[in-house]
Amino acid sequence: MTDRGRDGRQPAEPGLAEPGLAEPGLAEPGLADLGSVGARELARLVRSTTPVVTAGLPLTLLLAVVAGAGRIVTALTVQYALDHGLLSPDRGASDVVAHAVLVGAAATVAAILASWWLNQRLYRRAEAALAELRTDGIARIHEIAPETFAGLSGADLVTRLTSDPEAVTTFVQNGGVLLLVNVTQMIIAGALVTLYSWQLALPVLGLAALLFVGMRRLQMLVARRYAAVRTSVSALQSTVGEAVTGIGIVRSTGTEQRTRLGLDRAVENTAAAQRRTLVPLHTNTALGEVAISVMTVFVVVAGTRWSTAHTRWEPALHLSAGELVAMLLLVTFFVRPLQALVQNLGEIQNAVVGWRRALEILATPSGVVDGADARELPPGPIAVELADVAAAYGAGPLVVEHLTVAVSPGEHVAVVGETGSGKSTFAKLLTRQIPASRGRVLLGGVPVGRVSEASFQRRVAIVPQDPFLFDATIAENIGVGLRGSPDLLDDSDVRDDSDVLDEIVSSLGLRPWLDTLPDGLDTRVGVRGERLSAGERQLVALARTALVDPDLLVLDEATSGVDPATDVRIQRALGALTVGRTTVSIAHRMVTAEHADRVLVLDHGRLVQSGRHADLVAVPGRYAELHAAWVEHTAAGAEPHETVHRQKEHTP
Ligand SMILES: Nc1ncnc2c1ncn2[C@@H]1O[C@H](COP(=O)(O)OP(=O)(O)OP(=O)(O)O)[C@@H](O)[C@H]1O
Repeated sequence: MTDRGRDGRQPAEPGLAEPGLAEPGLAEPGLADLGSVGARELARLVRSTTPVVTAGLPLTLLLAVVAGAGRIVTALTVQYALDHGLLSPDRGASDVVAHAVLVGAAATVAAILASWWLNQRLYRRAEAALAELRTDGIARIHEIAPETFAGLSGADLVTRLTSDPEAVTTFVQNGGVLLLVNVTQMIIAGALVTLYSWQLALPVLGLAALLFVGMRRLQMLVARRYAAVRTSVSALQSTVGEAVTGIGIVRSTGTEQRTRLGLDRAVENTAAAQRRTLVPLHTNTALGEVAISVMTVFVVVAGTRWSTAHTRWEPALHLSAGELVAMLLLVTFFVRPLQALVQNLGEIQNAVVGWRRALEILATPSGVVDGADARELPPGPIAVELADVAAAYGAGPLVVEHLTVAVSPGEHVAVVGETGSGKSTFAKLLTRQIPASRGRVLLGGVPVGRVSEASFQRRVAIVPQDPFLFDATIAENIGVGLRGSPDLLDDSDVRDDSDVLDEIVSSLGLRPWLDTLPDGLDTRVGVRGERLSAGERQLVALARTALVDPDLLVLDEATSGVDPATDVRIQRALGALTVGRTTVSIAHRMVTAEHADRVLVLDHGRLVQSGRHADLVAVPGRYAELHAAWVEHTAAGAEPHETVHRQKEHTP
């Protein structure tokens, strides 16, 4: 994702909130919750999000029927061979047996082939569906409304798109696709048993129905417990991830012991959650085994007895020897899949929960919705207007209020204020990361929420405090701005544009800095750009933004890690970048304010001063105080931003 993000969103009416209206975004932000959704609705969601699963369903079902029925044919051929061959008075009918064997063998081969084909087919479909789920899931994550995204755990999202759907693959690999064959086989065997003898079938089917009801209840319990397992696995991954990525902090603060304790706790929680699934799973298996044994014994004993000797309270079956044997085989065909179903319950449930958790990402509404009244931004540098704007985070208190500001096209304004005064919130209002609770935010005269997504992406750019860099070279990271969706692995693409890159680098005055690096533009920046300082990451982000060539640039300055030399480079690059476009700099260092056309001073979420640096610094007021503190502390060698923060501590 580029710095500017694809996260322009369309809250209810951002930028056009009715005066006095309750703050939007009060609904608890988070992913969609499908935990209480029924099986039918879940199946509908699977069909609509990953249609590949049900593509070619008639052929899939036909294969399942052939696979299921093929096995059952052997039971019928055994009966035929017994009644009309081996046990018939006409012992000479040996060709009957031969035919029966032939038909049985052919049916078995057909069943094996159909089963194999079905296996391949379902396996490929499951893999294709998971690939689709993951790709769409990533795309949706990029579209989630910023305030929703802010409340989500990155590690949890990663788990939902990696190990959670993996449970489906495990299930499929472990013969889960045979489930379909088994169910078909059960239905056909159940129907035939009923045809042979409804008296025998009735208790068997009744017991199976009871077992099914019991299983469903247990299944709900298992589902809840597997959901808890997935949540604890996700928390464990998050803890491990933090322990690895935060290794520097852990070592420098000597908190290894604390980190280990946290890990131990996460591991124990996961193990405990997994243990809790065992009781219902074992209960289920035990119940299944008992019921299945009862069914088998019942058919053997009652079938034999009722066909031979029986009291007047017992039904007379009139089953031939062949029919009785076939009946026993059919009961096996009915019972065996039931057994598999019972035993696979855990894996099935794990797969369902895994799929559901991934689906919850897709079911989360996209924050990118162009309404029918979406409008393009007018050409050229973009004017910004805020009229009596107030904003809050979720249901929290208003953090900015009564903001009325007009920034002319092409103007460079710097927003200053002590920490927590609302500077970043101001930037978020312009870039649709937070909706206005009250008042109007207009870009080029268009309410910010009505600007079409495409126009917003093309024309408005944000450089955040700590821009995200890919683990690639500086050239490749800058090249992101060139094509929006770079193939970071493909070096040649960026090389082809090397002239453009050189031009940008020179125009922003970055050449001397790049010359100090071992490989210049080809220097690798490391994971998230860790080999560069925060200021250098911003330099890369500024060059990237220059390629995007936006008409409104919103820059949230880095607050720390900017040495004086990098600061000068940032100011020079910014000076070049602001030409011909509107720029709003969230200034954490006063030097940025000095270079801007105008300074907006925020205090406790309100605009308290607005004017040129030279004018503001000359009159008593908030800006003069902030500036004086900055001068004093930079002279004393402190970080400029510290000045501003320390100033707050002295403020009552
Ligand atoms: N995501 C958030 N959720 C809840 N409150 C927030 C959030 N972000 C900021 N705030 C609150 O909003 C107020 C303004 O914060 P903001 O980040 O806009 O200030 P700032 O001037 O940019 O501060 P800094 O200089 O430290 O970056 C603060 O009280 C802050 O605690």
